[in-house]
Amino acid sequence: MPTLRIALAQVNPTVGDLAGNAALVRQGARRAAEAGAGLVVFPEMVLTGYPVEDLVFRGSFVAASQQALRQLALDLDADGLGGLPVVVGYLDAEPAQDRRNTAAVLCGGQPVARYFKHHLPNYGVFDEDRYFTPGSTMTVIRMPVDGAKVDIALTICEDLWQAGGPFTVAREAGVGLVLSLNGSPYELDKDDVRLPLVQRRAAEAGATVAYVNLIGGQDELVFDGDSMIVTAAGELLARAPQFVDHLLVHDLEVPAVAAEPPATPQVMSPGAAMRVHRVDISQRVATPPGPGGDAAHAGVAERAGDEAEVWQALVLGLRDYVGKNGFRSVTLGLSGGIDSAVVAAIAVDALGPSGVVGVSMPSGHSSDHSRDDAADLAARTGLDYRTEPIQEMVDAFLANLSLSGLAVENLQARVRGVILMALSNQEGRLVLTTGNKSELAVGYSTLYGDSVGGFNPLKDVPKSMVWQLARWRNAAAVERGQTPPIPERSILKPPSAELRPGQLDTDSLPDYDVLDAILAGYVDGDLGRDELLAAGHDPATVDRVLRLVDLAEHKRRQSAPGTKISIKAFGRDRRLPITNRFRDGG
Ligand SMILES: Nc1ncnc2c1ncn2[C@@H]1O[C@H](COP(=O)(O)OP(=O)(O)OC[C@H]2O[C@@H]([n+]3cccc(C(=O)O)c3)[C@H](O)[C@@H]2O)[C@@H](O)[C@H]1O
Ligand SMILES: Nc1ncnc2c1ncn2[C@@H]1O[C@H](COP(=O)(O)OP(=O)(O)OP(=O)(O)O)[C@@H](O)[C@H]1O
Ligand SMILES: NC(=O)CC[C@H](N)C(=O)O
Repeated sequence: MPTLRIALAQVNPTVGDLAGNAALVRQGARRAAEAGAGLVVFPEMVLTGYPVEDLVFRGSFVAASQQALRQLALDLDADGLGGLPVVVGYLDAEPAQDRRNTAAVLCGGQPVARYFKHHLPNYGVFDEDRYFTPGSTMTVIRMPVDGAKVDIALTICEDLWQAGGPFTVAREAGVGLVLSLNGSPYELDKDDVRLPLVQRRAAEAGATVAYVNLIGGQDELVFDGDSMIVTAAGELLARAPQFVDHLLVHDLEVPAVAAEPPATPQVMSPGAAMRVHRVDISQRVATPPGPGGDAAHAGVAERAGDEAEVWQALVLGLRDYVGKNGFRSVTLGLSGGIDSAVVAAIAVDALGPSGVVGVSMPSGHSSDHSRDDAADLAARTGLDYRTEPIQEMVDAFLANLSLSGLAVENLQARVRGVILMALSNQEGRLVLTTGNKSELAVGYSTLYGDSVGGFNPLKDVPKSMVWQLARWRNAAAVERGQTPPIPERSILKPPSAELRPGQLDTDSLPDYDVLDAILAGYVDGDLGRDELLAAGHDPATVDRVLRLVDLAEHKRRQSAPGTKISIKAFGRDRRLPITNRFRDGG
């Protein structure tokens, strides 16, 4: 069988940076050519970045994407790579009012084939029905490999997630290989879903599937890569590591086409009729000089455990949010508690200790251990540590405003917010806020107080997982012979906002293991009250939690963005009205 050396380029583009993304493609194509590849494939919308959201509606952006594609083809040719087919995703429009999520094959200095995404995801974080017109033509390219010809079908991301679509058409078109270009955001355990999914589609197509995904953070999403090659029989030939740039190069046996090409069939798939458009690019493809030496076997990268995977997602999500938005460093309040300690450790892993300023802001109610533990964290991680006592500032407010009870408690959090924002303005650092998913769910934070900040690494991390991550990160440090970053006492002490003497979170909230179990059902699982009771939860606690969650919608609507790691993150995944009198159970 002809052997195609394929390169899958798992890269990290930036939304809107057409020139920078084109440069990434040129670099990747060069590396692929140096590795002797005969075909290189980049992810979904690599040229524009993904998702581009309402940029799709700007005619100027569509035109810039089309122009960038043409220029990229010319530049690849000028780079001496014109004979190497390069497959990239970008934004196109045809006819002009129909925006298309498109894959193009560049060869010989121009785009030689295009495919418009057929299945558009319109659930969870995706709104592609709002943006794109679906394609109804399957594109099959024919190219020379090893003195024979092979047929290769193009597909884009969601096409893979639906049975009976382009992959069925690919089988009927008799292709030997299906390319799958992806912009598939990370969720915990999604890699466990992807592999069987790719295996099912490969079986459906009766052909090997080469799956390539983006990496990198884009606002609340983080892409984990996880590119792979799976045969029709379900064998996993190669798999890239998650969360890193990677060029996966692998020698792949692809069946040669019969001497007589099959007549172009009009194929009916169960969901939609798809025409097959065949493009023979043989004349433009240069035979690769031959790798010489050993065969390329990319190997199957080991999977990380859950905590390691989430940690990498949070580190990359934060690093890219900071870097892609033009910041180099961050500031956060260090309370000596677990949330700020974990955020600081993530930030140090993302940006290095010199990129993180931690500010202890003790009030009259702050315990000694809150200061000691914050200082200990700073010493362990090497971050830049400062102390800004707040009591005099709080007293100045109290001398001029008549406040009592909760208003005084929240004032402390607000003074801290003012200090962090002032330091951010003064020194140009992004403020990180530290509220975890459990707190965000029940509104346990002060508006314009501890919730101030530009980004929140823990936004989608329930409190119970915050402790798990802390323990995992410390253990990982011990394994590597390093100092564990998080003070043991921050992990062990009962959580407290320290806004009044002796205050504990459990004064206002159920224990976090009880709370998180209810939230997993209500928020992540969309369960109703009856279902939660049937699952064995205490009725009074369920009623209290559901009410808190419903009433906190207004806080979440103005909360900072943060990396999605779960199946349902607050934000685009869960859109509820703020003004809402419906209460589950009456
Ligand atoms: N639908 C709506 N749309 C717009 N705004 C709405 C609103 N409903 C209330 N509001 C406003 O929200 C305000 C109440 O919110 P807010 O001022 O935040 O105050 P609130 O939620 O009442 O109190 C903050 C709670 O968070 C706890 N906390 C604070 C700080 C840190 C931590 C921690 O452990 O991390 C916990 C604190 O102990 C207390 O239980 C009201 O004054 C009202 O103006
Ligand atoms: N004394 C303090 N000094 C500096 N920052 C503080 C202080 N107290 C609270 N903060 C900031 O406000 C956030 C909310 O913390 P708070 O102690 O009120 O509750 P928490 O949610 O249990 O957080 P943590 O586990 O970090 O203590 C903290 O993560 C921290 O960023
Ligand atoms: N970009 C896409 O089409 C992504 C949709 C797909 N279900 C995924 O998450 O991988």
